Amino acid sequence: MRSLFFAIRQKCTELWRRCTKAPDALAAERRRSFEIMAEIYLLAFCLQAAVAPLMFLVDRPLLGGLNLLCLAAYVVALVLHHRLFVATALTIKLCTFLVFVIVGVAVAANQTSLIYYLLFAEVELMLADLRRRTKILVTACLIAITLGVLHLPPLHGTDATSSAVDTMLSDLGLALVFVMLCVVILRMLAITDHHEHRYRSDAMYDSLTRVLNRRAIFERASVHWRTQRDFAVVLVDADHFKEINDNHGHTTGDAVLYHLATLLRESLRGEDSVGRVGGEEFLLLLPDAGKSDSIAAATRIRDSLANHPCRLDKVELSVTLSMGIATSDEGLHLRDLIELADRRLYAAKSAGRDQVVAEGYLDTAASRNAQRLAQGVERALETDEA
Ligand SMILES: Nc1nc2c(ncn2[C@@H]2O[C@H](COP(=O)(O)OP(=O)(O)OP(=O)(O)O)[C@@H](O)[C@H]2O)c(=O)[nH]1
Repeated sequence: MRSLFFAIRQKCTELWRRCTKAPDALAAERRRSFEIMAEIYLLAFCLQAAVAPLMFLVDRPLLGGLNLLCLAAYVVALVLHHRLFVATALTIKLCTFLVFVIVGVAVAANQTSLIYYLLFAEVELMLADLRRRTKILVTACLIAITLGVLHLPPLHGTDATSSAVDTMLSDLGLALVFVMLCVVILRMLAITDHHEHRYRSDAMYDSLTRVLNRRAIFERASVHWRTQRDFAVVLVDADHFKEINDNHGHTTGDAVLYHLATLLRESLRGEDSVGRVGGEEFLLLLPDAGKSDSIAAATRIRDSLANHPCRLDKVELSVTLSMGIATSDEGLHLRDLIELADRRLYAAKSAGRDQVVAEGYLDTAASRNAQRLAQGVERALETDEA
C-alpha cells in the first residue's frame, strides 16, 4: 500500500515537472515566468477539477458546467503556453475565468469570493511574460470588470437553503483563493531559488568538467591568501594531450578531461578544491597542507590514474600528469606562489613529464604561462575587491 502511494506520488511529481518545465531552448531570463505560469495553469486545473463535482452535488449545474469549461480552457492554455504562445494562452485562460466569475456572481447569493478571484487574475497577469504596456492595459480592463461585476443585479432566489449553500460555496471560494495565492508565491520563490542556484553554478563551474572554473578557483585561492591560511597550490597538466585530440578526436579529448577532473576531485579531501585553469591544466588548492602533504596528494592522484586509466569504447587511453607544487610560505604574494608552481610544472615537463616537482626554481624568471596564470589571480582579486 505504502509503495503504491509512493509510486503514484512519484508519477504525479514527474508529470507535474514535465508539464511545467521550460523548454531548453527558452532564454534564461524567460524561464522563471514560463514555469510559474505553467504551474498556475496546472494548479487552477487541479483546484477547479476538485470543485466541479461539488457544484453538481449542491445543485449548481450552471456553475458546475462553467467549471468544466474552465478545465478545458486551462488544458488548451497549457498546450499553447508550451508552444510559447504565451499571450494567447493567458487570454484564453483569463477570458474563460472572467465568464466563470461574471456568471457566478450573477447566479450566486454571495459574491465575495468570486470578486477575489479577479484579484488572483491580476496576480497571474503580473507574473506573465508580457510587455508592461499590455499588463497596464489589461489591469485597467480588470478593474473596470471588477467594478461592473460588483454592481450586477443578483439572479438568485432568496430561500434559506439556497443562501446557506451559496455561503458555503463563497467560503470555499475564498479559501481556494488563499490557497492559490500561497502556492503561487511559494512556488515562485522556489523557482527563483532554483534558477539562481543554476546561474550561480554555471558562473562558478566549468561546463565540461564540472570542477571550478578559472575565475572561481583563483577567487578561492585569494580568499585563502587573505585569511592567511597555510595552503599548497598544485598545478596539474596532462602530458601530450594534443596527441589524444589528434589521434582520437576532440570528443574523446573532452571525455579524457572529464575523467581527469573526476579523478582529481575524488582523490582529494573535502576541504580541497579543484579548478580548470586552462585547456588541459588544473589548479588544486590544499588548505593546511605543507610540502610533504601535497607531495602525498600528488602521489595519490598519480596512483589513482594508474589504477583507473581512462577507458573509452574498451580502448585504454594512456595519460600521464605533470605537476608543480608551491606552498603559501614560499611567496610574498599569491601571484608569486602560482608562478612558482608553474615554473615547477614546466620543470617537470622539461625533465620528461609524468612527474612531480615541489622544490627549487625560486629565482628563475617567470614563464609566459606563469604570467598568464598570475593575471588570472589579479583579475580574481580585483573582482573580489570590487
Ligand atoms: N578535447 C579538448 N582539447 C582541448 C581543450 N582545451 C584545449 N585542448 C587541447 O589541448 C591541447 C594542449 O596542447 P599543448 O598545449 O601543446 O600541450 P600537450 O600536447 O599536452 O603537451 P605538453 O603539455 O607539453 O605535454 C591542444 O591540442 C588543445 O587544442 C578542450 O576543452 N577539449
